[in-house]
Amino acid sequence: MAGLQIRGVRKRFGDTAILHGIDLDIADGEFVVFVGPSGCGKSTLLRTICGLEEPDEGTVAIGGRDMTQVPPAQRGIAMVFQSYALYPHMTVYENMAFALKLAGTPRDTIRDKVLAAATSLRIEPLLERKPKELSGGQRQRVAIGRAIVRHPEVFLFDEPLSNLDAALRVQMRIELKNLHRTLRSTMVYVTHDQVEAMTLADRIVVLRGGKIEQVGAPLALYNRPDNLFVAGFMGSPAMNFLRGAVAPGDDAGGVPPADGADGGTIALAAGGRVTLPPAAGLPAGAPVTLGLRAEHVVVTAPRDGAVDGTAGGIPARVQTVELLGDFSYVHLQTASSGETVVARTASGIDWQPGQAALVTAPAAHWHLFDADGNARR
Ligand SMILES: Nc1ncnc2c1ncn2[C@@H]1O[C@H](COP(=O)(O)OP(=O)(O)OP(=O)(O)O)[C@@H](O)[C@H]1O
Repeated sequence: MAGLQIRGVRKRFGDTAILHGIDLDIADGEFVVFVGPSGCGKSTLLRTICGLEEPDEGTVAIGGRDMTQVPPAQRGIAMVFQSYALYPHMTVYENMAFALKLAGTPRDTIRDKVLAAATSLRIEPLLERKPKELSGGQRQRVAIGRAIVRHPEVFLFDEPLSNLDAALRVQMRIELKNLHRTLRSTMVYVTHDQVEAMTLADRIVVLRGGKIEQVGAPLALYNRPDNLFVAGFMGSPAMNFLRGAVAPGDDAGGVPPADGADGGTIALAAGGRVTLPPAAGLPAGAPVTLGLRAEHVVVTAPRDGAVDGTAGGIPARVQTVELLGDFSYVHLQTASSGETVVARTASGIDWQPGQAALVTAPAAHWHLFDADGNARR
């Protein structure tokens, strides 16, 4: 059993504080993915877990045992890097067998373990080849196989698929998911790829500037981000944001849905109003930001082609249309505030750059953030 408990981990490089006190529990067998902007400390945190970096403060426990001072090789973990880090002069078999050999494992046991891992990764035909004779995807399989044979309780992955082309990434992503299901080991994974994070993770940890912004199941983060940063970071394209203020009174009129909901009305800088369910608890005049995912934006043509009316939606103009096959992204600019809105539509062929449009969305899909950027629900 090997869950992870990270407590108060701080790390500086020179004068620069990189990790600002990380507290995180990862359950045994859980698949946790770290995401965040470049330089936010994802790899440093991963390297601290595996012991390649020593924290200035705080502790890392694995399987309930404090490992903060234990060398990497004795932590019961295996790390798979973006660069594969295979030994070029050894065959695939020798690369996979190396750690077991060092540990004095009997030759027959090594053979059984290497063959079992090679079978599960479908690389048995490659066992006698050298790394330079392999494709990127095959090398990455060998790197993963080398980790598997050690039967680690925890796998750490640092952007393992980022050197692969798009098709191979998809294939390896599915294989990693299957591997996790089979091995049931704890896995911690760093990536820049939103789709990898969403599809692989039991829970995603969003880091920013060496601090945890939010931890949660992928869809929980996507549907209920705690703040503007997480809302803007999770999802591609990024969530649309529109500035506004709480309107005095409850004189909703203008932007639908006003679907009977009795609640706070937000006057948008872009024109129009949005009536949200109650309980946001903000006073009249309070500045807010409204968030809306591209798939929830409804774009309609104004009846008279004008963009100055406030009834029926936020007046906007189409800027660009990206036709992506079965759907399109329509990029719009609001007429009065100049804010941008991206809409995902089933077919973008109806829209042309320069065309007037009205933007609306059902009340339930608007996200409300206060002036501090915190979600108000
Ligand atoms: N050994 C080191 N010495 C000095 N600074 C370092 C060292 N390792 C990392 N850093 C700095 O620490 C910060 C965090 O780096 P880290 O690699 O953890 O970020 P990251 O979130 O993984 O970034 P990326 O997504 O770009 O890989 C960066 O500013 C980086 O330059």
